[in-house]
Amino acid sequence: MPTADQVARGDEGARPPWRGWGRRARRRAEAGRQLVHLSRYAGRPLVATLLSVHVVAGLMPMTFGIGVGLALSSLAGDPDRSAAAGWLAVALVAFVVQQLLAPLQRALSQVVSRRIDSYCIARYTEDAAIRASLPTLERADVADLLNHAEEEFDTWILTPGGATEGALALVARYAQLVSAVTVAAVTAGWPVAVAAATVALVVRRGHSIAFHRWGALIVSFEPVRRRLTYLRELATTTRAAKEIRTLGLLDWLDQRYEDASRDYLDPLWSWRRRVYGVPFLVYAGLGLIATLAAFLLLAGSVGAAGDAPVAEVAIGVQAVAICVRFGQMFPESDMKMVHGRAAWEAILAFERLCREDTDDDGTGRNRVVTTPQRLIALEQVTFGYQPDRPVLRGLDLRLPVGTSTALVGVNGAGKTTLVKLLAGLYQPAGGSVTVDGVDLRRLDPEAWQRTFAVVFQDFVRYEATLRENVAMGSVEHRDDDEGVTAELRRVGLGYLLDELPLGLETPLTRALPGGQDLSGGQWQRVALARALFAVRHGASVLVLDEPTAQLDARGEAEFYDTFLDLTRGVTSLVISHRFSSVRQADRIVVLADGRIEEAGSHDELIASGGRYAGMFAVQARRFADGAATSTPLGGPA
Ligand SMILES: Nc1ncnc2c1ncn2[C@@H]1O[C@H](COP(=O)(O)OP(=O)(O)OP(=O)(O)O)[C@@H](O)[C@H]1O
Repeated sequence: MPTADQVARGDEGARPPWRGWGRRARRRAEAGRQLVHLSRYAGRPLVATLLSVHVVAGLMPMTFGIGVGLALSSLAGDPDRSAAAGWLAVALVAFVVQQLLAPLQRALSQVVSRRIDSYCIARYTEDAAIRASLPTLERADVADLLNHAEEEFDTWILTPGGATEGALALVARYAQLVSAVTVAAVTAGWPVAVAAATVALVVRRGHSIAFHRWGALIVSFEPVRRRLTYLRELATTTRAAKEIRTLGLLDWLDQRYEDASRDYLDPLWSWRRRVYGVPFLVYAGLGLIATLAAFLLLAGSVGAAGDAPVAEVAIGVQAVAICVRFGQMFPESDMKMVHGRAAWEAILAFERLCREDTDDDGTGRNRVVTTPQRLIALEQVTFGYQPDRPVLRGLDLRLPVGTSTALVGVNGAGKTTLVKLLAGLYQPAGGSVTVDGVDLRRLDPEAWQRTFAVVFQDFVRYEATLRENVAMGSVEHRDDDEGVTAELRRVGLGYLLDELPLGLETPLTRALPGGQDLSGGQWQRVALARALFAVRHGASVLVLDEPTAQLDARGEAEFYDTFLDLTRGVTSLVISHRFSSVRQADRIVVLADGRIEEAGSHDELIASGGRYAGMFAVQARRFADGAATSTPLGGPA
C-alpha cells in the first residue's frame, strides 16, 4: 500500500492501492453486502415497488423496438395496416410508459436514498457522540474518516443511500440487457446474441474495475481534502472573520488554498489517467471488435436467410444496439456506488474503532448510576497523551464527597487532563480513579458522566436559544423554565431575560432570525448556569475549569462571594489561575511536575511559604499595583 502522502503526491512509483489488498477486498465485499442489507431501512414495500418499476422500465426499450419492428414488417410486402397500427400502438405505449416511469424511478429512488442516509447519519453520529473515546476522536485518521462521511452527506448524492439507490437502479439496466439478448437470440440466432452479450459484459466489467479502483483511491486523498475544507470554512465562517480582517490574512489564505488545491488536483489527475485511461482504451478496443463481430454475424445471418423478414432484421439490429450501449457509464449508478460505498466503508471503519474502544466487554461493570457517597480518589495515576511524554506521574488526590477543592498550577501542568481522567474521558496508563473504592473502569462511563456538571475552559456556545443553552445541562428537564430562570439569576444574568428581544427564546447567535450574540463574559456565565442547572437536577460533582477567566473584576468578585452558595451540597473541583477565586475552597492543591506538590487551606499554604505562597505573592503584588493605578476608574467591587 502506498502511504496517503505518496498517493496524494501522485507518486508514479507508488504501488497502486488496489493491489495486494485481500483484506480490503473482503471488507469491500462485506461493505457491498451491507449496503444491500441497508435497503431494509428504506422499508420493504417501497424497495419492492421501486424494483418492480425498474424492471418494467428496463423492459420498455426492447418492447418499443419489437413494436416498431413488427409495425414495419406489417407494412412491408403485403401491407396489413390494422396490424401495423396495433404494433405502432404497442411501441407508443412502451415509449409513453418509459417516459412516465422515469420521474417515478427518480422520486422513489430519492426516498429510498434519504431513508437509508437518515439511518446512517443517526448511526455514525451516535458512535461519534457516545461510543468513540476522546483519544479515538482526536486521531487524525479518524478525523479523515468522519470528514469523508460528512462531506458526502453534505451532497445527499454520493452517500450510502445513494449507493444502494444506484445498485437498485442496475436492475433496470440488466432487465434491459436480458430482454435485448433474448430478443437477439430469437431474431438473429445465438451466435449474435452471445457476441452482443459479450460486448455488453466485457465493456461493463472494464468500467466497473476502474470504478472500484477509483473507490479504493479516493479515500487516500482525504487528508488533503480535509485541509481544503478547513481553509474554505475558515474564510467563509464568522469564527475567524475578525482575525482574518484585522491581520489581513486573506492573501495568505488564498495562497494556502491554491497550494492545497494543487496538492489535491495534480495527483488526482495523474491517478485518474492511470485508473481510467488504460482500461478505457483496452476495453473500448475490445468492445469495438466485439461490436463489429456482432454486426457482422447479424449481417451474415441475414444473408444466410436470403429473404430475411424485415421484422427480424429491424428488431435484431435494435437488440444488438441496446447490448452495445450497455457498455457505458451509468450516471444513475456508477459514481453513486463508488463514492457511496467509500462513505459507508468510512462509517464501518469508524464503527470498528469505536468497538475496539469499548472492547473491554464491560465485565463487572456496574451499570447503575453511582452517586459517590464518601470519596472520589486518584491513586498513583500516571498518564500521557503520548506514552513517552507523561503529563501526570503517580498522582494522588482525594476529593471527599461534599467538599470543595481548588486545583492550581502553571499552564500545561495537567489540570484539565486530571479533570478528563476524573470524568472517565481518558483512561490512566497506570494507577486508578476510584469512587467509594470502586475502580472507575468498573463503572458505566455514561452513568458516571451523568453525575458530572462541568464547565470546560473551551465550553460550547450552542447555536440555540438562551433557554436551551442552559437546559442542556439536563436535557430531560428542558421544560423546567423556573429552574433555567433561577440559575440565570444566580449567575448574574437575570437582566438578560428583559433585555433580549425574545427573552428565554432568543437564539444566542446572529446566524438565526431574531438572534443575538453575547459577550465572552456573558457566555461564560451561561455555561456556569448550565452546570448549575445540571446540579439542580441531580449532578453531584461540579467541576469548573477557569470559571472566571472571562469575567470582569466585578464578576470575579461576585463569583468569590457566591462560591460557597454555588458549591454547597456538591463535591466540587475548581481550577483557576485567579487566586481570589480559589481561596474560599475547603482545600487547595498545587499540581506541579505531574504530582500534587502541596495541599491545604489558603492560610496553611501561605504559612508554609511554598510554591502556592510564591504564586499568590506575585499575583497579589500585581493586583495591588493594578488597583493603585486603576483607582480613578474604580477598583474591583
Ligand atoms: N488532547 C491532547 N493531546 C495531546 N497533548 C495534549 C492534549 N491536551 C493537552 N495536552 C498536553 O498535555 C499537557 C497538559 O495539558 P492541560 O491542558 O492538562 O494543562 P493545564 O494545566 O490545564 O493548562 P492550562 O493552565 O494552560 O489550562 C500540556 O503539555 C498539553 O500540551
